[in-house]
Amino acid sequence: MSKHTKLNRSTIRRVLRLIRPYAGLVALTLTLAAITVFTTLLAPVISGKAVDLILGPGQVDFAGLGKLAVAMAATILCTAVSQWLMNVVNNRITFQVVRDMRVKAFEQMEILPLKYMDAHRPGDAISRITTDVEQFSDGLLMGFTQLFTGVLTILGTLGVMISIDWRIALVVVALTPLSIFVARFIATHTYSMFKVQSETRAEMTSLVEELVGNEHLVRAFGYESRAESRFERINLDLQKCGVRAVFFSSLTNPCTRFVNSLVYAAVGVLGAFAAIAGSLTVGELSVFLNYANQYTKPFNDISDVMTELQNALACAQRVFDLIDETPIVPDAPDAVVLPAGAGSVEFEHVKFRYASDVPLIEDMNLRVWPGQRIALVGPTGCGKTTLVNLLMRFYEINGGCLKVDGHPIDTVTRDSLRANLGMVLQETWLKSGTIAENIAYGKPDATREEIIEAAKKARAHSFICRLPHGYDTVVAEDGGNISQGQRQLLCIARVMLRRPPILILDEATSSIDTRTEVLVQDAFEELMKGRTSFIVAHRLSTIKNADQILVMNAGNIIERGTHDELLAKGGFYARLYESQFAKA
Ligand SMILES: Nc1ncnc2c1ncn2[C@@H]1O[C@H](COP(=O)(O)OP(=O)(O)OP(=O)(O)O)[C@@H](O)[C@H]1O
Repeated sequence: MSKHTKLNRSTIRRVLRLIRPYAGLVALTLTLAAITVFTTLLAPVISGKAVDLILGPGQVDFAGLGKLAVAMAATILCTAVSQWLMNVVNNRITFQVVRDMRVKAFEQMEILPLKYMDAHRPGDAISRITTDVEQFSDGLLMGFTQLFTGVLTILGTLGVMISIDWRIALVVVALTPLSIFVARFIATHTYSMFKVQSETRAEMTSLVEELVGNEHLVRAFGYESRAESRFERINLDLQKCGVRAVFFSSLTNPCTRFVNSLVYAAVGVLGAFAAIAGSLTVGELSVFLNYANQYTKPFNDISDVMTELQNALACAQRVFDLIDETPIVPDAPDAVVLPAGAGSVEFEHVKFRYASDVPLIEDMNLRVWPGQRIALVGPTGCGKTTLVNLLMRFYEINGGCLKVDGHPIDTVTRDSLRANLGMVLQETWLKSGTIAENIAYGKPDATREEIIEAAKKARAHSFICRLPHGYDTVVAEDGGNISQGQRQLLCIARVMLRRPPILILDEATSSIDTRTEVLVQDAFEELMKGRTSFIVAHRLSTIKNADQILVMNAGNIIERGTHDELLAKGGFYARLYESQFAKA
């Protein structure tokens, strides 16, 4: 058995498990499908009987026709109602299943380790939770509505046709595969063309993205004409494969119709002979013709449904893959809540690697007393952010022990650990909502007074007051209406409100104007009062005021001490200081 089939089978089993809680509704939809098919197949029988009541001029059984007309009306009504109810039930099953699936995927997102995010493109999880689930839902709905009725229609029509005249029924059964074969043949050929088309389209999208995203580079290096010829080539390819794909796919309908018409004609001719020979009434012939038509139709529908279901299963599998990802190590069963403490931190022989074969932090030892200011300096990639990641327990250490206020961090709950740590990073993040909601992000029950108090301390109050709706001004997620520096002030206010004993600050100020920078600096100073602070330092003043400077290189602390001590030592720090700060 191929890996693909095995995968499909296990995916189908999981999809069925998701549907199981709605077994009652599935039984109902099956019953409704059976009623719909039964009444649909009954209509031609009634009209056939009506034909047999019209024998010729003056030989019409009006009373009998009247009864049949009533029966026909009731049948049509019944078909309509059962079909409608079936759609309602199918929608309900599908949307409930899809909701359950989204809930599972979303819950998983919350407990995925950051390692997963590192290994996947940012849009990956989003597309699994939105697009893939959507496509799965479409396929499932189509499967429910068309697969049951299609299969039942085929079985029903076949049964009735055999009961009327098994020989003609045999002709229908023998000729129908021709239509399926033609449809398959065209579909497999067009599939590869559509694939080329979507690949070429993706190539074009990435070229456009590349050019638009780097417009200044394109112009600066005079790349325009080469970009144009690349674009023209892809555009021409896209046109060619698009035309071919659509040409071939548009053949499907006329070809299958042609074959179906052949079946219809064969039944007509054979039926006419049978009617002349007296083994078939004219009414029965009309029923037969009708059934021959109904019998072939679901075959085409079912091949569409199968394609859609295959796609739906592939999408479901992508969602299941996300759900199956190993989550973060849960809090220990006996994990305690870390009380708000003084703010001491200890690294004892800490070892950590992102990838098992790439050494990074091999044996880190560090003791930070409550209220100390620690400046982290070092060249890019030396491990400053990694240190912060470990302290926040975004990643698990591979060895040694990391303690906050004497508690190893894996013995306390993550929530309580993070409540003791406040973080203001270079990349400011705001949620779409009001200024007040953004400040209260980490303390939703904060009063308006507390929010204003925090904003004042964070030097954000005066700019907030100048906004059109003050604290109720809505900011977009990308913070379009406020400057980068103001965003940072809001993030400082957010931490100020929570008053955590330990701070992690990244004071990069590259995109902040000088006036706001002074405010940010003041706000940082206010925030750090009486708190233990780890600062990814970029300012000379911060470094000079630090109780301890940790000089890092390739994941290790290579020097530590105060500014003066390190300068006197004349080592790595002294050289770094010379190259980065002394000239400033
Ligand atoms: N998620 C990750 N997966 C694998 N390797 C990583 C990951 N994040 C960082 N690294 C690697 O770990 C090392 C330390 O990175 P880190 O981000 O801690 O450096 P940094 O000192 O903060 O750098 P910068 O000053 O540029 O922000 C680098 O070699 C980096 O390539």
